[in-house]
Amino acid sequence: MLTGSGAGRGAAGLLAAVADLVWAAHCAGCGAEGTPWCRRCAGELAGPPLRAVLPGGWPLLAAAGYRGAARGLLLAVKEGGRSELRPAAAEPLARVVEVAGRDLDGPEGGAWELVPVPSRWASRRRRGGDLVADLAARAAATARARGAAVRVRRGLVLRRRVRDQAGLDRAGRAANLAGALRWVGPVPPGPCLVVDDVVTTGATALEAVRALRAAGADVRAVVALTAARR
Ligand SMILES: O=P(O)(O)OC[C@H]1O[C@H](OP(=O)(O)OP(=O)(O)O)[C@H](O)[C@@H]1O
Repeated sequence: MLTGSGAGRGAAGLLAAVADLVWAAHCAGCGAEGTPWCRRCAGELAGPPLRAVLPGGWPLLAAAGYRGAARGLLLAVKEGGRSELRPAAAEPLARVVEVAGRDLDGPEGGAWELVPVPSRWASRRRRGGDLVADLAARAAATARARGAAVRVRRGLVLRRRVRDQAGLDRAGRAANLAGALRWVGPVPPGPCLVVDDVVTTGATALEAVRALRAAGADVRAVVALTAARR
């Protein structure tokens, strides 16, 4: 028998499911009806990558700034549980990887190593897996299908608990990630591209660069779906 609160949860769950269905029929970027991701919004992520230089001189390439359609897409995938949009997020990431591979000194017969930053344990639990690793795998498959020599290497692990970067200032973000990652397993033999979904201060990506280099890897750049100003 349903209790009063159980019935309430059931109704709320039903409403949430209906809301999901309704939103799935709207573009994650602009809210246009009839498609989960419209052509115009996809076009916003199809231009030349944004380029920046992170502290330490590490090149950063991102498909788009963290605003508008790109922000809507990433939030829908990360916080809205819209896993059907992951291919839409992986496509621009694949193009960034392809451009980085062409711009930087190539792997000379080998392959570019895409190294995703690991998600926090709580985020992995909430999303049913590691989102950045999934986007990297999808992007690598797309880039390979178009002829790029690229593979994913997962070996970065968290060695202690870290907080969500959201809500922390620049110094807090750096302190939160400082020394938090290490590499386990064989060192990637080829040149590495660190992959993140969004680079804000760069604290997460730079900690990944540090941990990879400490293991002896040849890191060349950071690639991301979006880059936020901070
Ligand atoms: O460049 P930074 O200033 O380091 O910020 C970017 C990082 O912050 C976000 O992670 P967050 O800790 O919010 O975790 P989540 O993705 O698990 O929500 C994001 O996924 C990046 O990894």
